[in-house]
Amino acid sequence: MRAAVIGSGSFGTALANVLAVNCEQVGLWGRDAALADAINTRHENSGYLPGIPISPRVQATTSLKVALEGAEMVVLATPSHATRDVISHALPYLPKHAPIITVAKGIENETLLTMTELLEDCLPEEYHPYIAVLSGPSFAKELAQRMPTVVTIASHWDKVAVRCQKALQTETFRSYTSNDVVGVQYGGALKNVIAIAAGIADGLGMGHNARAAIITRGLAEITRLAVRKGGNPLTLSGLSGMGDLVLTCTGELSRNRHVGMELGRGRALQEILADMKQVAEGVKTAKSARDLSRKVGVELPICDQVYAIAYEGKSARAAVVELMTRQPKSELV
Ligand SMILES: NC(=O)c1ccc[n+]([C@@H]2O[C@H](COP(=O)([O-])OP(=O)(O)OC[C@H]3O[C@@H](n4cnc5c(N)ncnc54)[C@H](O)[C@@H]3O)[C@@H](O)[C@H]2O)c1
Ligand SMILES: O=P(O)(O)OC[C@H](O)CO
Repeated sequence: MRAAVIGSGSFGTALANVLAVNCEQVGLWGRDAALADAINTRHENSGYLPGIPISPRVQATTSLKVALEGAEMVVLATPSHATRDVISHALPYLPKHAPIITVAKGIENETLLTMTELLEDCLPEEYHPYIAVLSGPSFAKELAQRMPTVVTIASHWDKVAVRCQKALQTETFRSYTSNDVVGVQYGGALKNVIAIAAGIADGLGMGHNARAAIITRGLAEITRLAVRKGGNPLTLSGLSGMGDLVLTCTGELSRNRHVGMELGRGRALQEILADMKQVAEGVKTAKSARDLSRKVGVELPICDQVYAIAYEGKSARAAVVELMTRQPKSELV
């Protein structure tokens, strides 16, 4: 079997390494020719996963045509804000009848579309039955190091989810299938915003009680939005919901939590982002969450405060006071 991964950042490379267990060849597309060359000759992605061996079956290239040639499975692993542009360039070479799996965890700012909705928007209808999403607690570094990782693969079409599950099954990588494409994607995208909030609390030195409260109430608001958009509430207590939320709000490897910690320490967003090479999807998704909240009339109080701190210069301490002194309510409302 031959697979293609579009996006040679940390997660694309890590997933290419997983696919290389069951595939004879994995084409890995990226924009950086020097990086592609290094992956092919030294079998290491020194820019994103330094020191971690990458299978020689992974063949990096800057040509979408070469990466996608003969692929029986396509993974899209560029950040969500780049997905529309990348898929439009990939379309002429995109194989028919091959699953197309998005792993980006974000909601597009301008359209408020999830990644599978965006793919349906960009691709001709004949591709739609092959669209799937992979999400769940999966730091790229641990995945690449072949540490045990378990995720959810969702598709409207069961057969497609099962095909992806089989291709990715290894001794250290396991997945569960789902048809709740909506719940899986809102869980994956919104947990990044809540992780920024958890980081802010940590940056302010607010302790374990505050972090647990953010995770729990964060899950409540993610679930509220996902259910309003047609998701199954049980999905949000699964791997792509609570599982990924806990990982990202507590894990030292999280880029979103890192952004939050620096915001909590009083640094400005642009200054924090300028120091980062990798994407923190929650920054852009905070804006989508705020707009979605207004559009569909669902309260997302923690996401709203993250937006205000990151984009409007609100003081993190003032945001905490505002959250704590909201109108008293019942927990289950
Ligand atoms: N890293 C993880 O642990 C992890 C885990 C699960 C899911 N994800 C998700 O996977 C997606 C990719 O994340 P990542 O961690 O690999 O990011 P990254 O920052 O490590 O790499 C991003 C890659 O996309 C490329 N890129 C950026 N903008 C581009 C553009 N406009 N056009 C083409 N290529 C572009 C970069 O050159 C880089 O190769 C994100 O949505 C992220 O949330 C990441
Ligand atoms: O490093 P983060 O915060 O982008 O999180 C990475 C993954 O989404 C964790 O599952």
